[in-house]
Amino acid sequence: MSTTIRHLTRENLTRPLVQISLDLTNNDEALRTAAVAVESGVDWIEVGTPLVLAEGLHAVRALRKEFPDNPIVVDLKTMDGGYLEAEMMGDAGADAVLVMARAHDATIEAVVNAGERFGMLVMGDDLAEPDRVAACRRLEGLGVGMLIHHIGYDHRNMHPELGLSPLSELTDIVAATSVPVQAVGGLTIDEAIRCPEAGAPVVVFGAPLAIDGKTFSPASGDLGRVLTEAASRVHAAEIRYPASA
Ligand SMILES: O=C([C@H](O)CO)[C@H](O)[C@H](O)COP(=O)(O)O
Repeated sequence: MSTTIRHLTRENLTRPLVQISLDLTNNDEALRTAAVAVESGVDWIEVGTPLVLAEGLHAVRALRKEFPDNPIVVDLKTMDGGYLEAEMMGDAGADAVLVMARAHDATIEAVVNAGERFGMLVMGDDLAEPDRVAACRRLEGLGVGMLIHHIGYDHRNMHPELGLSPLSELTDIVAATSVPVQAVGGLTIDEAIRCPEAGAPVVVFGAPLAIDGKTFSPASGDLGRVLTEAASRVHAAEIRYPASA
């Protein structure tokens, strides 16, 4: 069984970690990508939303079986019926689940309860919130154990003129809260590596897996080399927290 991440805090998260987001649509590709990633030093495996939709609990169970020592995060983007969704993922072997800040307080509390019951970290996602700092404070107040500052795929792609990046408001959110924070949404590997020094120690490599303007997949053959270099750069990075707000 993987090391529990249920009680992660800024204090006990003493070195940066790498999470790979498997935003894929079938288990074969997910397992192949995860194998390369884990071999390259990636710490956490995320079952991305497309993978949850395509393969559901089978993806969680398959990854759990193949990678017993790596924490598995399931990006459910829960908006309602929170307890049952989280319970199903916990039963399948998930170590962390995601609930949206846009959900009702009752849903966030239900997921937090399920997290306690099934030993999972609950991550709260601020996607599409107009006031990200307030949303993250509220999520923390409702008991989530980690915050995700997330610029959505559609928002970024429909409005490239806005130059949206999760790095821009990151330090404000870190300063306003006390649980660990993660920055997600369109970051290249080069950008993601800068997260620990902005106070976000669990770095997400999303899709595309891009570095120096080039994207990689298991089929490209270079994925392992790129991830090994990127993971070692993250592991060597310094975590710096801004002064509290
Ligand atoms: O959560 C995600 C997004 O909403 C699509 O489901 C992605 O996993 C996350 O954004 C990471 O991928 P990138 O945005 O490509 O960095």
